[in-house]
Amino acid sequence: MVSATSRKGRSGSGRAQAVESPSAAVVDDAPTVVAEPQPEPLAPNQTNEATESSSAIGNGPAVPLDIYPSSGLEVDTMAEADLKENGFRSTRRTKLICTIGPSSCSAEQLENLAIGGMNVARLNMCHGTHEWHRQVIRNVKKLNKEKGFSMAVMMDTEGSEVHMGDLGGPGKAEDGDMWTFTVRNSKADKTIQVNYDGFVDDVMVGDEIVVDGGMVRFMIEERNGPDVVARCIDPGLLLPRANLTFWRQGNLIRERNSMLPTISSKDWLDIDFGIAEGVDFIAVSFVKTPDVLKHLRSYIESRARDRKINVIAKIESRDSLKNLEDIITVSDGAMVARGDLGAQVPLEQVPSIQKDVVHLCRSLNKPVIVASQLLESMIEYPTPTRAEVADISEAVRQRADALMLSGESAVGRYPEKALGVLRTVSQRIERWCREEKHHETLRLPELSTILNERISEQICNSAAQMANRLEADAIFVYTRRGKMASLLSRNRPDCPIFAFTDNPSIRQRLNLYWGLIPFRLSFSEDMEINLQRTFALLLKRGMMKSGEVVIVVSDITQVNEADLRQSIQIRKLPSLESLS
Ligand SMILES: Nc1ncnc2c1ncn2[C@@H]1O[C@H](COP(=O)(O)OP(=O)(O)OP(=O)(O)O)[C@@H](O)[C@H]1O
Ligand SMILES: CC(=O)C(=O)O
Ligand SMILES: [K+]
Ligand SMILES: [Mg+2]
Repeated sequence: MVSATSRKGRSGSGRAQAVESPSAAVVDDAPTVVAEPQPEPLAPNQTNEATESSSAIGNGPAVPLDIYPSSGLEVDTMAEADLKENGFRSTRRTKLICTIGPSSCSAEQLENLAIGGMNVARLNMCHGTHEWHRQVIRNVKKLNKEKGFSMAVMMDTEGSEVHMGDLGGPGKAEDGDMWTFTVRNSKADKTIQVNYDGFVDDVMVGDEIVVDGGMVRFMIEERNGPDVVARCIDPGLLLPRANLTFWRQGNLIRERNSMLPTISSKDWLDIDFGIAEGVDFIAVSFVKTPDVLKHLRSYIESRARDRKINVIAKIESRDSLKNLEDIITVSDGAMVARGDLGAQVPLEQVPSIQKDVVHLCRSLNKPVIVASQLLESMIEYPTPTRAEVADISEAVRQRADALMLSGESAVGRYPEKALGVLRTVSQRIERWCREEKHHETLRLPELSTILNERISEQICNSAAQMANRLEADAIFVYTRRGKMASLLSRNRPDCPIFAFTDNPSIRQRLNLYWGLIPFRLSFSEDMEINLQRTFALLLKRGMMKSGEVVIVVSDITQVNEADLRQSIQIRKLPSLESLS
């Protein structure tokens, strides 16, 4: 068993730094159709194949600066036209999330990540002040508004994790050194403050204290009131706020925070902050039961009436594994948080848990994120290890919705390069899977027993199947709440899915789903008008060509349950002249 000997992966110890304050925004008229800028721009004479073969892992793409739509759909620069003409069939299906930290928080760094393909910016509330997080969120929103991106923001709660205090910088524990762990407020030498009062009662002489899942280990020699004295048996770096687990004879003795609330009082303040700042996702750390997610959801509904926030269940504790299906069912998505998970279960179990969670999420129609240590070595080095590339490939082959960078983008030396690796590897493996059918096939059970929902489901399953058989160029879905878009994504079709919605908040949240390219479009009640308009806009912007075949489904004409109007259309894009 490899338990608790692994690192959780806190290789950085950077502190939050000031973010540039946004200057006054000059915003153009809202465009009718806003496509997320595709992050794989090509030079005008490049073909897609040429780009793939010339883009070495780790090299960021060469980005023409005029790819941004400056005034809606009429932007028609050579670069943009070329990008869309050559690029859309091989668009990346796997979505990318970057944790933002000192290495990535300035407006310029965020813009570079946006260009590099970041779909979601993650903020870990374990670190930084509200003021710091506010600046990051505002910078992301400003980029979206001014430059046509549609990055979503995910807030990740601290949760009641047991962690050490701040030693005032990284400390080093040497072999055989005696250290005091205490619940007192102490700054004494070789003394570590523990944030969980109950820990002194939980442990016994002979137990082990494991820092960050194995970065450093101590053996307890003495208990003394509020203090526990322990000898270092595995030396290493003690990073600020590193997490702590307690082990007895190879077993986790106190499933970390099992007695503590999943959402602490500090978390509720952070959640209020997230609601006020308009985040798109809240990821809940150390979820143990479905109830906590239900509670959070009703809280969000009462506080953020006009804007929905999706709740993501982080699977990172033994408790979450016990209630996996119930937790995922009530969530809006899940994250396989391999860092903490690997500190709570034997490491050799993490890959199979990952696969199970990814498959379960897809069968329940919830987006799933694979997180932690995907490119750990790139915190310090500009190229990945072969093993890291293989790990990413496996997650892509499992067809997870999203991959996430943690320390690599938050405190690492090469955030853009790490993102570049995620992007190139995902694209390459996706193409290989498509061309040679190397992906895992999965039987998708029926989700609903309600007739109208069953119909939507069947329409999407059939549309995806038709698209594959007919080798359609794209699937179009017109959706108000995103439901049909998610059902199409669940099928993982061979062609990209263009999801048109009139709701900007839905558009942001669709960012997390595999294979969806979200667009904002104002809808007409008449589907034919919507279609003609979309065709014209896409043709004009050079995103599609006349003669390309699309499969069209929609849920926007459905007014109520009695009025059932569902169909699948197969359309060929007309010429632009015939539309005007
Ligand atoms: N806002 C921030 N300010 C400073 N450092 C940060 C910030 N966000 C992340 N970091 C650093 O990046 C490292 C990795 O980040 P991340 O937030 O993914 O940690 P994690 O331990 O995997 O997540 P979690 O705490 O949710 O388990 C952290 O150890 C921390 O040092
Ligand atoms: C991302 C996270 O929380 C973890 O891996 O533990
Ligand atoms: K967290
Ligand atoms: Mg965690």
